Amino acid sequence: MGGPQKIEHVHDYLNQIMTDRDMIQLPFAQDHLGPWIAKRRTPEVQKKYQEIGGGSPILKWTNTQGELLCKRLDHVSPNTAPHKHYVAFRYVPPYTKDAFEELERDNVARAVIFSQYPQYSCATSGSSFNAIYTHFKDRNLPNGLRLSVIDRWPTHPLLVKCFADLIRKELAQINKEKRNNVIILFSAHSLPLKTVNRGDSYPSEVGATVQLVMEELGFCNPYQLVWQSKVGPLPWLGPFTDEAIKDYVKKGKKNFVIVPIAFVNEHIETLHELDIEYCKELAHEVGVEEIRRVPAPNDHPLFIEALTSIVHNHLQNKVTVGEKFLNRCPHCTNANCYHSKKWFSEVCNH
Ligand SMILES: C=CC1=C(C)c2cc3[nH]c(cc4nc(cc5[nH]c(cc1n2)c(C)c5CCC(=O)O)C(CCC(=O)O)=C4C)c(C)c3C=C
Ligand SMILES: [Fe+2]
Ligand SMILES: [Fe+2]
Repeated sequence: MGGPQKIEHVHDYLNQIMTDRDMIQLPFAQDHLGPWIAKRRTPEVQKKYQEIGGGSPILKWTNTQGELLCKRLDHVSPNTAPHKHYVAFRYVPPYTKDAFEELERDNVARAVIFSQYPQYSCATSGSSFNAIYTHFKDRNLPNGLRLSVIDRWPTHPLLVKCFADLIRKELAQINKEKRNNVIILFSAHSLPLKTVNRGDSYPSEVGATVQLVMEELGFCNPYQLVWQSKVGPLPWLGPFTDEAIKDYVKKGKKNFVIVPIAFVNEHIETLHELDIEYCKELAHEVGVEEIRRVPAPNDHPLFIEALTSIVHNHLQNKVTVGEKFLNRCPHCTNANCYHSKKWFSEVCNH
């Protein structure tokens, strides 16, 4: 997805999101309505990026993660070394097409398209796969380039262990007397109900991660999966993170650990929405006793091991689609899905 590095990039960024039909389907005139919404939303969102230091750290984090992953891959998979990462963002540079052009200039022989959303949604990973499809639609795959896709990894054991470790460390900071009563709120980016009702697999994949993390923790605390970052007036999947905090406090439960379960690094949704809007402002307003936000996986060693093991296994199993990449749908098994239709009809020839 990516995020704007500077305040002046916010408008372009929002404009691209609002006109992406994989991300959002406006009821009419998307080409006009989308830019109009983006323009109206810009000042409010610019202010938020200003408050987290003037831009999104997502590129910095993604590069750090890519470098650490390649270093570990060089070690565990010397026969495919050297490894190099390319960042392919959807709405800010380096764009998907920039990444593939650089890959081509580097004469790469083997590339793995590795979605950094652990849980698959047609709005996020699906949109990026469609951008790749669009890039290759009118051109041949570069000679000798073999491509394959890792589209989701919501239940990977090392991802689960990483989140469990981060939660344990946060719980350990809380006074022993109240530790067992702390509510663990797993907070994931929400989706429009329209997308959910189409059968998007994201909600159940997020639920799968939550379930395994709690199992790893021995169900040590009460917990709930809640949803954040709703955009616009239409209905989105709830319960919402802020509403849940308010409701718990009303019932006398005033201590929380918040886990950003669908994000792999820090950006506006963790640094602003969770840290500033909920953990600081809302918590103060409604009388929360203690609220701690678990860091995103970032450069946690278990997270880097998760990435390494996923790519290493993928390469070893030889899960390649080679030159046939454009002849199969790599991502979507949902027949009712908006862009599975696009893949099936235009790409897959199923
Ligand atoms: C788990 C990942 C994400 C899902 C699912 C998702 C769905 C989704 N998002 C929007 C609209 C916006 N998202 C914005 C920011 C943003 N979204 C994600 C991840 C998911 N989005 C991230 C990581 C970020 C932050 C990027 C950064 O700062 O680096 C924004 C911009 C900010 C804002 O205006 O609040 C919009 C807009 C929709 C419509 C949607 C589902 C269809
Ligand atoms: Fe899809
Ligand atoms: Fe989003």
